[in-house]
Amino acid sequence: MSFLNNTKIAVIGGGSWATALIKILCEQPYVQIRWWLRNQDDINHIRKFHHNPSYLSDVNLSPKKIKVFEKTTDAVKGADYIILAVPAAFVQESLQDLTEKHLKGKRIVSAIKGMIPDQNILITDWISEKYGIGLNETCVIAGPCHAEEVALEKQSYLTIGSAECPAAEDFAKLMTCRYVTAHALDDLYGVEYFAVMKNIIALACGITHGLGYGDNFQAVMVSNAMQEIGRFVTALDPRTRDISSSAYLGDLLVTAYSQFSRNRLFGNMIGRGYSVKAAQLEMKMIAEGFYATKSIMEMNKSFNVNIPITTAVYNILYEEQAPAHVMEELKKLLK
Ligand SMILES: NC(=O)c1ccc[n+]([C@@H]2O[C@H](COP(=O)([O-])OP(=O)(O)OC[C@H]3O[C@@H](n4cnc5c(N)ncnc54)[C@H](OP(=O)(O)O)[C@@H]3O)[C@@H](O)[C@H]2O)c1
Ligand SMILES: O=P(O)(O)OC[C@H](O)CO
Repeated sequence: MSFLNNTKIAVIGGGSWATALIKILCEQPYVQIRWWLRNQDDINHIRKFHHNPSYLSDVNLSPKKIKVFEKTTDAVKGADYIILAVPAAFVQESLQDLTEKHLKGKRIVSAIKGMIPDQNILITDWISEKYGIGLNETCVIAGPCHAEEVALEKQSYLTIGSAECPAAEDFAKLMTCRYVTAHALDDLYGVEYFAVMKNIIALACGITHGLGYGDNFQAVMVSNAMQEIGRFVTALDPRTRDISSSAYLGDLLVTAYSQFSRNRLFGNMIGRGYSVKAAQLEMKMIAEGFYATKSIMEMNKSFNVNIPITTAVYNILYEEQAPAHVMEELKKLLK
């Protein structure tokens, strides 16, 4: 029996990413998945029909391996790992019933590519502060990977980022299957901040595409974005990292270019003239970059890093400046 057998994994979240991660985990022969989602109709439907009716509804969800729970406190009972897969803005609300006691001794894995709004902190830092869990007990799931392609079993790659979490290697094995290759990488903050900031760049790509800019411009903006994110992350956490690897550059590319990217789609609507409110109403899914833009701008008041693309997106989304004018100005700063 390998360690993978009978591993118990709680998954918190009912959206596309939670559903895709559960599909990957179900590829392991003997795992037990304890799934919490908030919507009672979805819970009833999954119990009866073994599909999530609201997200990735074509994915078969193995009833032998999955138990669905109404309460987070029940879902985490006996779990070895707890995967957090709700959008960052709803983490506090989703975990409100859990105390330090519930999480004690469990490895916490954040699959969230966002920050706690208003507090402007990473999910792993928030977990660590609120629940007294050491950073060496947490890791993050990152890398270029859209839930929709996992659903279609298209070859994908994941990175399990950690500070020094001994379980990251083991967890990478759990996330590896026929169509997913996962590897561990020792860089918790770098991976987590890149995942947050690439969403802002995808918004910028969507906005410029919506305005009529072409591939030539986007290629230059994405190249400048790599430098921008690199500068910011280095200011926060200086160390040597190969930002051309897939956990960093790959994640930026997939979000900036994919038809499945919610951030790009949201930006595209803004570029085409939707208001922020109208774009939010039109999209059922969540564009994390919207919240991240504000958090990074607020954080940057202390760090003062040159982040012109993030600033441009902020001016459009939060200062109601005209996208065409803001991008005309940004154009002059790129090379
Ligand atoms: N989708 C991907 O390909 C992907 C890949 C990598 C990482 N991620 C990350 O995974 C995280 C989760 O995103 P997702 O893609 O699964 O989200 P999603 O598909 O957009 O689904 C949104 C989720 O948020 C929930 N929600 C909406 N309003 C809420 C509220 N007020 N309180 C609590 N929950 C609420 C929804 O629940 P209801 O359905 O009940 O409204 C649903 O479960 C994000 O940080 C994202 O960046 C996503
Ligand atoms: O669809 P997006 O824009 O939220 O991006 C999802 C993932 O982060 C891609 O790696």
